[in-house]
Amino acid sequence: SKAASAVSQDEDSSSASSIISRFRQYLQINTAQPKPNYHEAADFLISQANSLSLESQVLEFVQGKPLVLLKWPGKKPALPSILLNSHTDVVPSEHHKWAHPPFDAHLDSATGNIYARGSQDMKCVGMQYLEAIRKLKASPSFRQPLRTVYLSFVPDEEIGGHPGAEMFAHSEVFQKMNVGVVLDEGLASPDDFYRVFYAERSPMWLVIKATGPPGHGAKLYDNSAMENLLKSIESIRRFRAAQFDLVKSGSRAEGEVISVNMAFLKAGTPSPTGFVMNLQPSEAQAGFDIRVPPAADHLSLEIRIAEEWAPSSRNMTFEFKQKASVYDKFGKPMLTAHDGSNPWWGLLEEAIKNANGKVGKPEIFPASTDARYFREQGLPAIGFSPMANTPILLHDHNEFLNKDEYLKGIDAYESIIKAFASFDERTSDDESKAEL
Ligand SMILES: CSCC[C@H](NC=O)C(=O)O
Ligand SMILES: [Zn+2]
Ligand SMILES: [Zn+2]
Repeated sequence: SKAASAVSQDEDSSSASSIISRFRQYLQINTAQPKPNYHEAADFLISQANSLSLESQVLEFVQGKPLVLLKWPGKKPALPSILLNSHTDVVPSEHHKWAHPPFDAHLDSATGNIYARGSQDMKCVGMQYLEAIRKLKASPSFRQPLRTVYLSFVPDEEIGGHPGAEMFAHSEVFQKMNVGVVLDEGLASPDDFYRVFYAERSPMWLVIKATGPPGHGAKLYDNSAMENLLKSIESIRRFRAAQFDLVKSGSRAEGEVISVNMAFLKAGTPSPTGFVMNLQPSEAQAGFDIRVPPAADHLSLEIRIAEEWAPSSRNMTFEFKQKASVYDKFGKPMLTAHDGSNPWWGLLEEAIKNANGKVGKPEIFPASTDARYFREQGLPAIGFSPMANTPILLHDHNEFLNKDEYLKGIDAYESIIKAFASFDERTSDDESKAEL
């Protein structure tokens, strides 16, 4: 009969093998920077949304960079909503260095590992949100949330998030959504404990330039561009080593020190056979990726840059290619409370435990995510990607996620979304918002 075939179709779409095949389908869409196939990803996501009867909308703040916004309306739409965010782009890969092509989403039958760019960062999370909703919709004890649940699939996180999460967080659409809490990405952990993040370091991409008189390669003289740049590099390396020592000795976590890594070095006078060897160049530059924890003294770092790393007294200049804000729009450091003052934090930990997961102690994310654009709006944002017993392979060769770990992650989100969407109290944040 018709009814029987509908039921068997339902069973089919909720089976582990169809869950895994949907994940692999999403992974097979090549959304690698710098030319992500965003429209194919958007079409796929909208077809998923349709199969779940979620409302969908495509926002295009910048042409060619679609943001897919899905909505599961709550029974009490006046309560602040839940936002489940994920990015659709992935970083490029060196295909020939992978054991399996990065967009095959190869499933190793012996281990259950699924190899693909984006398997950890972060197509897993985007699909897990959807699968968790599929389960909740099928569960007789739940069916409809109290609070409205939104899902955003945003472009360009890997290149700074400006046409994606940043413009979204500043948009009128976003304001009308009345978001109360945001979930975004975290990191895998090699042990049993899921990692949870309440803040992140802020990125600072610094280019320093030195100039000096050119001269014969045989002449020793002061103030050449190379000498001036090298003095800076020596001083930057001393600073780096001191910060790294704090991590090596175990006195600070990775996210609690300032990291500085050289991204490029550019100097010399090119010649058809390489570089001119007996000419000291008149210009030299170097670029650094710097990450600054929220509690660090940003002002003294900037003074150090101006006075020690690129002093004009040594013919040096500097420029920031990227410098994120450190404070939210209310002038507060961008830290999501992870104590009793933030009910979402307790709900999250409890929900993960209810799904048989273990939660590590709250951490500062060492790199950057789109969560900063939501924290900038004064919203609590929690970084969480449910991947325990998994090596950290984001941006690495042979990125993979095990299929059973992926399925466990869906259970974690089912529990979290249920808890968040059922939470029937206004938080103190909501109240202060209502007063404004
Ligand atoms: C300055 S925005 C860069 C964002 C990027 N995010 C993930 O790797 C990062 O390098 O942390
Ligand atoms: Zn990511
Ligand atoms: Zn990334």
